[in-house]
Amino acid sequence: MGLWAMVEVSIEGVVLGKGNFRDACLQLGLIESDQEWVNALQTLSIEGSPSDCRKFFVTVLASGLVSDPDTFIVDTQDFLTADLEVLYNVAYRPAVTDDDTQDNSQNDRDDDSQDVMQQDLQDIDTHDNTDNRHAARTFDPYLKFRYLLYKLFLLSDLKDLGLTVQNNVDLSEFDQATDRVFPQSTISGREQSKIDPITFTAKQQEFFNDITSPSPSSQLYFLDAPAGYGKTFLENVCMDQLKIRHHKVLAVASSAIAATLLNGITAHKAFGIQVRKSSEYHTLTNLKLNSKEWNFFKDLDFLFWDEITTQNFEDIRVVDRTLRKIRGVDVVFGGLVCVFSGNFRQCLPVVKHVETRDEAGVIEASLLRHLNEIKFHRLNENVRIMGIAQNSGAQTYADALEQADYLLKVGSAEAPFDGNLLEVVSIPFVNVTEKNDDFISTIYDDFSDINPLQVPLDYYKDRCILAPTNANVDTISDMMLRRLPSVDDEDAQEFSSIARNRIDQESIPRGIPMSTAQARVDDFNDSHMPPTVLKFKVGMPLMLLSNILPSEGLVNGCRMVLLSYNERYLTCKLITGSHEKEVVNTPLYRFSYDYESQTFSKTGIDLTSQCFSHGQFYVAVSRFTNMKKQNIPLDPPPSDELLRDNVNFVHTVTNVVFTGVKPFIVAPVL
Ligand SMILES: Nc1ncnc2c1ncn2[C@@H]1O[C@H](COP(=O)(O)OP(=O)(O)OP(=O)(O)O)[C@@H](O)[C@H]1O
Repeated sequence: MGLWAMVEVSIEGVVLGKGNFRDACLQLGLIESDQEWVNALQTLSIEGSPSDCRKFFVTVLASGLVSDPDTFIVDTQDFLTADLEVLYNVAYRPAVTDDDTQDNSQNDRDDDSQDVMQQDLQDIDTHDNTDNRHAARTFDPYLKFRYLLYKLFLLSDLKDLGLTVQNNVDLSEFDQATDRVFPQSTISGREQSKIDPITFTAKQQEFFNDITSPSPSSQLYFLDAPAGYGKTFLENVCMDQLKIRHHKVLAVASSAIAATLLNGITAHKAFGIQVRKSSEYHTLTNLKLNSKEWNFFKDLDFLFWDEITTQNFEDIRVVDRTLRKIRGVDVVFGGLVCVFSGNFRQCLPVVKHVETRDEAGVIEASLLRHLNEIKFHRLNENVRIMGIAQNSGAQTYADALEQADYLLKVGSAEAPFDGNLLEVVSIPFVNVTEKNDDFISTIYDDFSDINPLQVPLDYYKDRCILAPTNANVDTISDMMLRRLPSVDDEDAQEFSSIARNRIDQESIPRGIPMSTAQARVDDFNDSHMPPTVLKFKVGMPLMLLSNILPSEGLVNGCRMVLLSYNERYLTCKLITGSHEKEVVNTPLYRFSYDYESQTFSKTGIDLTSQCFSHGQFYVAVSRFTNMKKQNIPLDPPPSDELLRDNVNFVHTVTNVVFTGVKPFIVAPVL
């Protein structure tokens, strides 16, 4: 149920009337009004700059936390525009004449610019924006204020939120701001000198040569690679090379976190994909004819679309239709060169035992109906494992090969099964351990003697513990928190994501006892909801569990280190994605401490709960570079006798593979 769904609110038999879910929560004192966010901005305006305030403002606005955006702007604009006068003065400072003395001219100029600003503010109050005097001005505070918001790359988000944009605002000066979303032909990150020394595997080289050649051999490609075969790496290098050659390239993915790894955006955002709510499923685009986005696709040269295996076919079809229309060419994808990629072995939105057409529709749907027209490039070397084996000598080549082979079998459900039990796979190589402090210390060092803020960012970037359920994540997080030393003797502080500590008898509807209201708040700790209570310690690593603001790197799955916090927002440094190393202020909102895919030097998996969805075990185990070095907690933990007496005992875990994907999994040929 969405926040805006209409519900009849009643608690303990007391009917509170009809309203939307947010109203209900407000009435029950579970959430606060927008005043919460006004207060947060007030706090931030004391500790941070107006620019920090603006970013935070847009973050809470874009994440749907504010009920009344227009009032919110009015209530907070002083914090957002505290530097407006300074900016204005700089823009309007009259030219200094030779006759002016230094001191006098400065005072005069300040007076003049303030006058101009006051006059303009008056104009805004008394005239609408079509007034000629306004048209003559190239710079006024209202436009400046809008400009500042646009600069945050959120024009479309603001529009979505129903904020009106003045018709006569000249958007040309905002073009630069949106370049980040729809990049021009500039190289990002890696420079030519860094591309040259790259050594590809043979298959990577083949793909690179094909896609970067003056005339690619196909218009549609599918880059097929099991986990760790260097797909993301290769795509990034190819895109950089194409940009160097002045091609216009766009990367999209079905999830925001995959998009950030390719310096791109989600397919939904790029193509304005919208789902029409009707009994008949139908997808539309909201791209406007001849809009900036529309024109961007007209002369786009290459589209890289990752995780297309999890994209519904209706979405792909709407992109096909849209591109034909925009580019005026009635051939598939409007003749644009497209590189699709994805991995059917990895997590797809299908769940155990539910293999009906509807649930598994994504498999059928995403199977690019254009299979005949697509040229497949299949990578065939697990660079994550084999690269390490060859370079560091961490394990023998034979061991690495054995592990790579095991992974492929896990992905296609061909790994050794335990007897007749489908879905249960043996987990060889690893050492089974208990879930205790020793397990944590195999991944994270003992920091008791150092200031956690001095730990290099790369340290956390390079390590993770994966867990199949939120409950497992919580216990690991508690263990991590206990290990982390306190800065300034501050113990971990606990925050409730709902207004538990602000519940008082007056805010509770008539007839409901205080204890019941508090109990209801506590009951909200449900596995389907984000945790209601979060504990923080400065220096701890965090992972965000919501797409708050993709344009600023705040996406579901992004990782960060906590620099400071208060009861309203956190200040963190991002450690993943295209915004790595940037400092962000983010509202206290849906955080957890588990970690997503990517390559790590030290990984742990907590298997004290079983994996339950397609590809979950495969994704987890494919993060290991050397399985023989892994300690894995299982449930129940093996008894001492078992460990002592059965040296050859092979442990098993659940490995769910949706059989519908099997026909599409092709084993790599060496
Ligand atoms: N040619 C190469 N030279 C050096 N390192 C490489 C090369 N190809 C891949 N790698 C490294 O191998 C690791 C795995 O690559 P990458 O993350 O691109 O794989 P992937 O196929 O996208 O995996 P997954 O699907 O699991 O995300 C990364 O650390 C990457 O930097």
